[in-house]
Amino acid sequence: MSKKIAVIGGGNLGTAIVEGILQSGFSKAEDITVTKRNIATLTSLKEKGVTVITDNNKAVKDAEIVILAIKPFQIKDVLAGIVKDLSPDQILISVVTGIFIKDMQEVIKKKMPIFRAMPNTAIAIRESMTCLSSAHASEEQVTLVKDLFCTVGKVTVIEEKLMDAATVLGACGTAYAMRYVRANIQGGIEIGFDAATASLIAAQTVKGAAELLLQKGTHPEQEIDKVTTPKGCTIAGLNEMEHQGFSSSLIKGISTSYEKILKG
Ligand SMILES: NC(=O)C1=CN([C@@H]2O[C@H](COP(=O)(O)OP(=O)(O)OC[C@H]3O[C@@H](n4cnc5c(N)ncnc54)[C@H](OP(=O)(O)O)[C@@H]3O)[C@@H](O)[C@H]2O)C=CC1
Ligand SMILES: O=C(O)[C@@H]1CCC=N1
Repeated sequence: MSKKIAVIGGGNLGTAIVEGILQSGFSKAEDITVTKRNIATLTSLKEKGVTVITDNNKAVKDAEIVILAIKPFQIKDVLAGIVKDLSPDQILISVVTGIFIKDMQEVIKKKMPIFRAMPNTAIAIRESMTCLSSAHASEEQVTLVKDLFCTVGKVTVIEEKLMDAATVLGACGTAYAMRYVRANIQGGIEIGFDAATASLIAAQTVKGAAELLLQKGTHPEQEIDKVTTPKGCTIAGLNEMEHQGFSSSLIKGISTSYEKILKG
């Protein structure tokens, strides 16, 4: 049955979540409310039948599931503002980076099911990777939240202490992947393709490579072995990329993103 959902913070991720949920049919448009202070940017969701308002309290009062999608520095004030409308029979889900369940608990000061979810922007097209952790949730509530995110991509349940790492690998990862694709497009143009053709080839090739790993469960090096002809062009290019620090720069970038979350 369609669940009543309130998304507090209809920004990049909040709207992507709503778009994904609408496509999946997990909740109907009339059961979804999105809030933000300037609602002029949410006309396309409004046109789809989603309730778009500025009043967080009104949105929370009517909801079975409340999703917090504001910036980390906003969460304490926003939570303090809605705490009187939160009840233990609701489910609170935060997608906010770097804010722990205990931080939210300090503001809420009552026991209620709290989830942290770390999806990525591909949730808009139901291709998210979402990492989940929770506190004070029944088995039934965990199943419900898993079901929600399973309708918009893949889900794994992790310990909360891994949530910052999940943010980097799963959420920042979308941006890293885009840079990889962009570099392929730039290279593709240099060797002769127009931008649109290079873009199509680069994106579909990356999609196909990812699907090989997901569908066959193989290790990337197994798949690389199938592409690299001895003395061929693939290994020549791959080795040059490694000489230029390809893997090393990615690993260092991932560690830098992680350190940045830890520093706050
Ligand atoms: N973008 C991403 O890929 C991912 C983001 N995250 C996390 O999700 C959270 C949201 O990120 P993102 O969507 O990118 O950020 P955005 O800035 O795009 O969205 C935040 C939204 O919150 C709204 N907002 C601010 N104050 C209030 C308030 N008092 N009441 C209601 N709404 C408010 C803002 O709109 P207005 O100013 O009009 O009120 C804004 O649209 C962050 O904590 C981020 O770390 C996690 C994973 C991936
Ligand atoms: O860059 C950020 O802070 C957020 C967290 C994950 C994606 N965007």
